[in-house]
Amino acid sequence: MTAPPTETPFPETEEPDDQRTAIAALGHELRTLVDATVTTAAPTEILHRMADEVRGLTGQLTGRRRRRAEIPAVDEFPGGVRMYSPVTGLGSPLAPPLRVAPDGDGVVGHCTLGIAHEGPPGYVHGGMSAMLLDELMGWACYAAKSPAMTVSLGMRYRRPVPVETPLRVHARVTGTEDRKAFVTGSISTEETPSVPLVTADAVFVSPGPGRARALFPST
Ligand SMILES: CCCCCCCCCCCC(=O)SCCNC(=O)CCNC(=O)[C@H](O)C(C)(C)COP(=O)(O)OP(=O)(O)OC[C@H]1O[C@@H](n2cnc3c(N)ncnc32)[C@H](O)[C@@H]1OP(=O)(O)O
Repeated sequence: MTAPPTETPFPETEEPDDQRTAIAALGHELRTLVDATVTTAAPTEILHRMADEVRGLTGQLTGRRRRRAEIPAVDEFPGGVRMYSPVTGLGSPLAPPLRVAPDGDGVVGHCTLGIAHEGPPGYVHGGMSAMLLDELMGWACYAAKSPAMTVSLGMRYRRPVPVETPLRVHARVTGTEDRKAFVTGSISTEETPSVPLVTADAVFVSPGPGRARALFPST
């Protein structure tokens, strides 16, 4: 399918920080809407009316920001702000969003997942846990000065991860071999950080220069 033509998303006079603030404000409201959508007990009449109103709002988001693999002007890639990341993006309705910071020889992430991320009732979907860990392990590689992509990811689900509970995600690179990085990660609650609920082991590989150019032509 051919992508529609790219339109100028913001007037050129708008500062990236102002754009990010606006993108984050819309992302926040949409995440609140997603949470309300999956928890509401409103009657069907209201749901039908909401569907009509949301359709009208969606129609106001005109244009298409970018083509596939084009990096948004508000982003820093690799290793920086990704406004629309499904894990860390403040502009993404899908993201928790995970807040990432350095932590000793690794990185730590903080977030709370909601009912929208549920697998077993009251607990986080296993795929969400894998996504959090995959992303944070990618950040650990970047922090170790080796931006890389996942080539294998092993998960161990030890205890269910509760929704609506502050979580702590940790990742660090345990070793490297040429372009490969060996990474571990874990998820625990903020309340009991010493008890890992989920652990992961992964191998990441930094693409060679030719491969990186082919994969990410706009970098
Ligand atoms: C700049 C990035 C920013 C990336 C920023 C990313 C943002 C964070 C996102 C979170 C992370 C993701 O989800 S990333 C998305 C999910 N992952 C992907 O889509 C990756 C798909 N895989 C690929 O495209 C490719 O495998 C690459 C580009 C990663 C590597 O290709 P390549 O450069 O041709 O390298 P290749 O020769 O195949 O492999 C290099 C070495 O790794 C070994 N190797 C390959 N696969 C495995 C494996 N499963 N387990 C062990 N080792 C393996 C090979 O044997 C070889 O070792 P030796 O013979 O040299 O000893």
